[in-house]
Amino acid sequence: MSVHIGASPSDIAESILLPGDPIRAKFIADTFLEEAYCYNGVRGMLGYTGFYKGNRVSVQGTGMGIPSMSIYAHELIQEYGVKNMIRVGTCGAIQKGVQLREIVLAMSASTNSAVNQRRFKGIDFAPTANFHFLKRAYDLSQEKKMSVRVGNVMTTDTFYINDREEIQLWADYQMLALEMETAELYTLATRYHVNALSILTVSNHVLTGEVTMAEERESTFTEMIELALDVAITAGRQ
Ligand SMILES: O=P(O)(O)O[C@H]1O[C@H](CO)[C@@H](O)[C@H]1O
Ligand SMILES: O=c1cc[nH]c(=O)[nH]1
Repeated sequence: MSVHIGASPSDIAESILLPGDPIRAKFIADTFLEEAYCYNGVRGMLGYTGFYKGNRVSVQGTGMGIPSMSIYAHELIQEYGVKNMIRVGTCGAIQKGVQLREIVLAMSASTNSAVNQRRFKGIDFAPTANFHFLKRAYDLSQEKKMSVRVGNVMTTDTFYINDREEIQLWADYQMLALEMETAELYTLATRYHVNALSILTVSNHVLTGEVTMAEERESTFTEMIELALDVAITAGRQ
């Protein structure tokens, strides 16, 4: 067991889905995995392992924000040997053309967090997705005729941002959406030579104030999660 995950080393698969919300981890395990069992309940941050299309896969809640993602990503990689990490999250669109319920494949993640400024002693690191995962996710999304956007997202330290000019600046530089974990996931995956991708569902539009209701998000979540699971189980075959 690690400090925040109460599992034995063999409990967690090499490929893992990472929703922010632990209840989404339970939903994924209950809905998509066979023979799933819960390996973690520490702090209510649920984690499960089961089988998807005959392949062993885990799903672990990571909480909200960079510090929480950082803890879970560190422990999963360094203490449990996880190799393939796919975040399945929600995001708020900041481009007029990006619609509610669309799926965003995060090619890269900018951030207003000071974490990387400190880590890199003032140099601006560019956190990016694993190319093979991104390509596989994009190719599969096209086969499945899904509506996806591929591009840069903004990993913010705060959910509530009052400065509209700041959001407009990010939009001017073609960032697609706001979320709160991807920059850290990509940075740690790069540091420890593992693979990572964030797949995000647009849950709200920051510019127009439109929001999706929990029930209507379920069908898009299903598309996003099946895409993530299909990428996860082909991870070793790139
Ligand atoms: O839906 P999740 O995966 O939690 O992701 C988004 O939702 C949370 C904010 O509501 C933040 O964690 C943000 O990144
Ligand atoms: O971080 C997030 C996630 C969803 N929607 C937002 O506006 N921000």
